[in-house]
Amino acid sequence: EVFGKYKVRSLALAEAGRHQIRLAEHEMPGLMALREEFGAAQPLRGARIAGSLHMTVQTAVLIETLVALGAQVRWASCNIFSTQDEAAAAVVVGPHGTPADPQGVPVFAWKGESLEEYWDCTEQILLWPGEEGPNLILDDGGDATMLVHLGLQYERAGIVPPDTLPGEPDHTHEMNVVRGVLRRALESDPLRWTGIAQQLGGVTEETTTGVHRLYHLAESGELLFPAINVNDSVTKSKFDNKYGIRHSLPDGINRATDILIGGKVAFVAGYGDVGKGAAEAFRGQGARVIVSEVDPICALQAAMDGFQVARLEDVVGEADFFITTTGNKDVVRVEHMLAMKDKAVVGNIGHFDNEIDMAGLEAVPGIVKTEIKPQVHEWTLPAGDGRAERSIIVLSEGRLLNLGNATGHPSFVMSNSFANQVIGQLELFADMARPAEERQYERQVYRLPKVLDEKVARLHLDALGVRLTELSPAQADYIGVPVQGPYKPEHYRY
Ligand SMILES: NC(=O)C1=CN([C@@H]2O[C@H](COP(=O)(O)OP(=O)(O)OC[C@H]3O[C@@H](n4cnc5c(N)ncnc54)[C@H](O)[C@@H]3O)[C@@H](O)[C@H]2O)C=CC1
Ligand SMILES: Nc1ncnc2c1ncn2[C@@H]1O[C@H](CO)C(=O)[C@H]1O
Repeated sequence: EVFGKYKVRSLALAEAGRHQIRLAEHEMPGLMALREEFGAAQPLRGARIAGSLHMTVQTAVLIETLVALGAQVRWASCNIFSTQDEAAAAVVVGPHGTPADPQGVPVFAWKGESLEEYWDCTEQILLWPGEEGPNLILDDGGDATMLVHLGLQYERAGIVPPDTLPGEPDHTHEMNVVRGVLRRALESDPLRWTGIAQQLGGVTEETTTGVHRLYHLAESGELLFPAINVNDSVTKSKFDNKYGIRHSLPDGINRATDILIGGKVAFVAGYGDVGKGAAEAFRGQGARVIVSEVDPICALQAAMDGFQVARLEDVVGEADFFITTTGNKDVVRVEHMLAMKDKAVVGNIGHFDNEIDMAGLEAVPGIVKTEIKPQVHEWTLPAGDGRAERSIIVLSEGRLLNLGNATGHPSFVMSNSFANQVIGQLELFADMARPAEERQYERQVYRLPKVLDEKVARLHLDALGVRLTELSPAQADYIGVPVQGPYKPEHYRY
């Protein structure tokens, strides 16, 4: 449990993790098919992948798939609460090792990290023994990618990171921690970040918010290497973001509170891919669901799907659950929380913890925070302004609760997302081997071609008993597509 090789809760948890990983493999046909297809050729031999993505059982199967294709890997989680300690331990020990003789992958992650520990772990995946650093990043939310970009700016121009990056969530308190990491790194090697950036050939990004950050870097001309937007593969965001949330949101609420959802009123901020899954989950549990939106198209969708669409301030006194899904900041503010019912449940499933104003809540005079159990806190609001003393229940301190209070999305849906991750890594690594003049990827953000998106879907049909209908050549001609696809034009919205 030392930095440099690994740092996890305890290797004694490895056996439990290994059993869960073995069962998860059965539910992840996409990843297992890629091991079958590419294992012999070892196409990732020479790839050194720094991974910053929730260290769950599902991610363990992703890591071991990358290793099976020849990659070297070092891993950290992308959230302080989302690690499953038994999965982290099993990955360090590996399928053939023992706690006394770990043979697996260096992992720097445990559930309940402090912010300082989180950024130390993120730095560890960029620090490889000897001269070689990572040549690829696999990111979720963009923290690892941002650290490299900030480090280079800091090194080259002495630009101490601002409190918040332009277009970034307000992470003032966290940026102080990041500055400490950057400063310490430069004290050890004044050209360390240059060295790391020069070896990096690209990044694959898992989630919506991380993709927003990448487009921001690309538009400003600051992106240091090519990026593949995994989130916007149809077989990722139209499945993970929606059906994954439909499963893991109620999972998180139930494990955290055991409060009956049926018959209650649930408020969902945002009706994008995640909001759609959240609203459907609440309706499935028998709640009356109210949605808020800023986008008229998504608002119209919500209304046509039978949901009430209202502003938070107009319904804040009648809802029992408040869930944010926007990828935005300051969505549920202090004035809203002060107006909520006694024992209302408040949580976020967006990537960052700034959708709910936790700093503002903590600063309310006379407020009392009581830990009910890890990642479940009762905040008692003092009497005043004509209201008696009452309390609200906040989950995972405003961080994504499906991974903080539960174990995130189930394996089958993550198999779709992670098959795109593996294909993205293969694409970038193959391109790095081409002569510069033949490279296909520049310092821009790319989506995978539709034919690969459809391939990921195909890999998951047998497991669900799906029989595809075959197009006849005449039919294919009639609708103007190849018999074997791709079946839709780029502008098609699924
Ligand atoms: N917890 C998890 O397992 C997952 C989390 N995510 C994260 O969830 C967030 C949302 O992802 P997607 O649904 O894919 O994004 P999206 O862009 O499809 O949906 C977000 C929606 O929120 C709306 N919105 C923005 N500001 C708002 C406000 N102030 N009030 C009401 N609505 C507002 C937007 O109009 C948009 O329709 C991102 O941070 C993403 O990274 C994504 C997948 C899984
Ligand atoms: N069980 C899980 N393991 C790893 N990542 C997950 C899991 N559930 C959700 N996620 C990812 O979490 C990000 C948001 O940080 C997503 O976009 C999802 O793909």
